[in-house]
Amino acid sequence: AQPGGAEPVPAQPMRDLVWGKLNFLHTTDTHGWHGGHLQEPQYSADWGDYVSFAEHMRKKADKDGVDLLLVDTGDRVEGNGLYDGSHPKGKYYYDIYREQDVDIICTGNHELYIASTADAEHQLTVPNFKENYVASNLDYIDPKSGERMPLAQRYRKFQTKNQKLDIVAFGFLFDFTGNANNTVVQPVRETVREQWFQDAIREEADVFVVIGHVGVRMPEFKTIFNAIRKQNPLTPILFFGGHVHIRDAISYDSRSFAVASGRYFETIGWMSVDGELARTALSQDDADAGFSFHRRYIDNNLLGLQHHTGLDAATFPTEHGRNVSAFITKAREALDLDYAFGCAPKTLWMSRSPYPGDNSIYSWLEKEVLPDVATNPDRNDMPRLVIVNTGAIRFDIFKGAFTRDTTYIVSPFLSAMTHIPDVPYRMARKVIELLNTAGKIMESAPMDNRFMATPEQLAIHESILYEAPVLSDSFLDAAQQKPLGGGSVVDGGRPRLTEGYTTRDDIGLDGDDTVHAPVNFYVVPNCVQAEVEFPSDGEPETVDLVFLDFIAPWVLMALRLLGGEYSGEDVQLYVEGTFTDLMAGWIEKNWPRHC
Ligand SMILES: Nc1ccn([C@@H]2O[C@H](COP(=O)(O)O)[C@@H](O)[C@H]2O)c(=O)n1
Repeated sequence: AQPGGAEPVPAQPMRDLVWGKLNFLHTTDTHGWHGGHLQEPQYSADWGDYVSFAEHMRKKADKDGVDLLLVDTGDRVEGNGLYDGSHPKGKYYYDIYREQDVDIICTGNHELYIASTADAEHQLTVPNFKENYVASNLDYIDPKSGERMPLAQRYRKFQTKNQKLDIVAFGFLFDFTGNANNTVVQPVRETVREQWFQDAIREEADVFVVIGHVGVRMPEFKTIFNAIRKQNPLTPILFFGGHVHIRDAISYDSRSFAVASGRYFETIGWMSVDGELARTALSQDDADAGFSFHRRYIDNNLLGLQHHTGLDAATFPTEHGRNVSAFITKAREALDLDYAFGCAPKTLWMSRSPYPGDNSIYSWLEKEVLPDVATNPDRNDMPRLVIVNTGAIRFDIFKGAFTRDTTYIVSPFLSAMTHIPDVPYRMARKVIELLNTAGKIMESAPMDNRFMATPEQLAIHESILYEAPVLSDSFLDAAQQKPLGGGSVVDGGRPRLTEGYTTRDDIGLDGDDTVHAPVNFYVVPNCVQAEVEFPSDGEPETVDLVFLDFIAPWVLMALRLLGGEYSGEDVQLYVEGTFTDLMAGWIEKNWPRHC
């Protein structure tokens, strides 16, 4: 864990890991949080702690004659000062990340939004994980020669260390279309028809492993599953997904299992499979070959990691892990990530508190920030509607210091505020409604309105509310739980639970390694809007329609549906600088400097 970070959480009821013959640790959507969550004790372990953890877990696997593989399913960048806070971005991150021995790794959409990020992936992460990086449906275009080539090998065939199991592994990205023009993402339904893929699924394999920056309930995984299963009726197929930022698990059939392991390095996913894995021992008669699958969502809590290894503060850190933690500390210092722009007077939530509401980060934006930062000296007396997509905000703001790090945590994107001047108000006022309707305003999938909201909102469609989100016996009843740290902290004879994930997936309620008190999740709209400089009575004839450049395609489409013939050429810059910088500037000006 990092100096200055929250102390890890003791005395939580824990569910142990169930080991099998083949075991996996999974990270996804870490978004640069490799220094851990400094303000949240239950997620404050860092990448160095994960290095130590994996070393101990590999040793245990070796001792027991089973196998352990590490996988990572992309979106490692954008969303934390450790990546975004340097020039060029990722100055330290690439060297920190490579210290973990990841066995199978693929790309997320965030590695591809900006051409220079994709270049860095090609020049740094792919060679760092040469034999392990898999890019089944992703090509890179060389900037000098213009040559188009697979970003990495299309698939990986290898044998596990201890049992010599033959693994055939793929690495996919969902059908993403927002990539910069130096990469090409092939739709998954086309990839599975490629000859190389058809040959790969005919390779001799004991287990197929499909890792992907794909939600486990997205159609892309189903397409891959169907293609492999058609050719291999008996072979276990294991899926590791991501992108939608939630903990989730689903079984596609009795020999396949899929796990998604959350977001922001809050979670280290665990999957194990037991049963007769050697293909030579399988026959059509074995209904399920005795396969059993387990999953756990391990909180990235240092004491929890120690618990799972049976070690303590003195014996847990390995030399390698310690060095990685120290390197992160140096990088954070060099980037001055703890520099405070101001002190947040209260916590502002994305989805834990209702919108609109006093504790909603979006209401704060609408009421306080947008009217102040969406200003253009040439048009300041013009009434304007200022629209921001809720996905532009990536994390809650906690009461206390708002630092350089927090800036990138809350809003890592380089989006700018643009506008279309003098839009008839009768048309402009209806845009927000169209952007927020659940359906699509265009038929094709890339224009799905919900892509303007956060990935979590994409996956969860209804608010999940608990009557008294404090203690619940149903969470305490789960099998195998044992208090961590001796369970000395009790409340009425029961452990006092910290708030956190209480995951319900297709397998049940016992996925989380730590028993938490549940937290509410409120659905929020795709976009929010501030009305600025409106006349005190009556309606304006025309307004400036101001919005983040990221949502320009949706805004233009909405206007078109309302009868307004606008195109990209009508969209002009409204304010210099990124939305992130404007927000940080507002905080510097309006919140007290020190807490
Ligand atoms: N310039 C951008 C880029 C992305 N977004 C939001 O992020 C969502 C994608 O997030 P993942 O972590 O799942 O890849 C996207 O749907 C947008 O909501 C943005 O606002 N601005």
